[in-house]
Amino acid sequence: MTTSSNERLPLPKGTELIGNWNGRKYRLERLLGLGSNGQVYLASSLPGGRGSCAVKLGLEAAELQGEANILASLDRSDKARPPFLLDVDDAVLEGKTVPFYAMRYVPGIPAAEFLRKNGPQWLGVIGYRLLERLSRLHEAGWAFGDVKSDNVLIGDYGRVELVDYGGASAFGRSVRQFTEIYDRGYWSAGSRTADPAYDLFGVAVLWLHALDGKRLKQLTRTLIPQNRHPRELMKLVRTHAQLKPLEGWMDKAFAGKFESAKDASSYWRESFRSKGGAAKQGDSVPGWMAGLLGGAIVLSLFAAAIWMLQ
Ligand SMILES: Nc1ncnc2c1ncn2[C@@H]1O[C@H](COP(=O)(O)OP(=O)(O)OP(=O)(O)O)[C@@H](O)[C@H]1O
Repeated sequence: MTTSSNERLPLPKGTELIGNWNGRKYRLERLLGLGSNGQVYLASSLPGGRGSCAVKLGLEAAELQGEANILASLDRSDKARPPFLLDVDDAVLEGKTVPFYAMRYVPGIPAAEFLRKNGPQWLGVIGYRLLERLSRLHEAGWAFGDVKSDNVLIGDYGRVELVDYGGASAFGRSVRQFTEIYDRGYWSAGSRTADPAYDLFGVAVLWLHALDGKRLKQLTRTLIPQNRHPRELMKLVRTHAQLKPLEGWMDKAFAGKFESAKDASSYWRESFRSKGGAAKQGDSVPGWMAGLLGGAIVLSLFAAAIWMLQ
């Protein structure tokens, strides 16, 4: 059995990490997330403590090394973004050698939480930005693989960033890491071979999960495996006020009919331009007028308007 790093308690704020090989020092500030492969902390680089980064610690050296190799390879092939991987090393903690890597800190909150807090009128903008982000990754020959709310972080003004590139797989290989309900294999909608359509399927489930999570969970609990099929997901889409206008887009994503993430992002924008997408549906929600007075909504409408006019 693999020992998960989560069997250890999170390390206290202020814990210092000194790389055995590169000699870089980090001060752990707070836990950012617990995953199956490790613990991720916000850290400051010492001395000075001015530069922030995220440090992932794990007990499984091979697993962590595999992730670091993928990040290094992505940094080489996806030149459009600043390097993500900053350092790879191990350090002695409580008498044990623990492997770790440092990466760029991505500020933000998971996509589903962002929509819950800020409203569905943001869907057009962040959905489009996610597709653009994936399209750059795809152009470099990689599928992200584990698309899910926790791995899609939304920052100020709806900035979208992906985290957990450990699940990224080169096109043509088997997807390394996935989450069942986002996986097209689980829904009998195709193989687990990494290709652009694999990620786009995950994106469609992400928005369904974010806006209609209760019914999606209920569906997965009640369906027998033989009946897991995209048509069941489409039934939810067609009967949900905010998703219905995206029916065409969702149908193509579930059926693997987009040629590329670029194709999917153009279609996404058209869906919002022609039908108003989730933003327009959101308008009919009672309390919309009151919400409009709130700064957050004004900001979001502003961002949506800029996006529509781009
Ligand atoms: N670079 C980063 N910046 C900010 N937060 C991050 C960063 N990397 C990871 N996180 C946070 O830590 C969580 C867990 O990290 P990660 O997904 O890499 O671990 P994992 O073991 O692969 O998780 P999982 O079991 O979900 O696959 C993420 O969901 C995210 O919230």
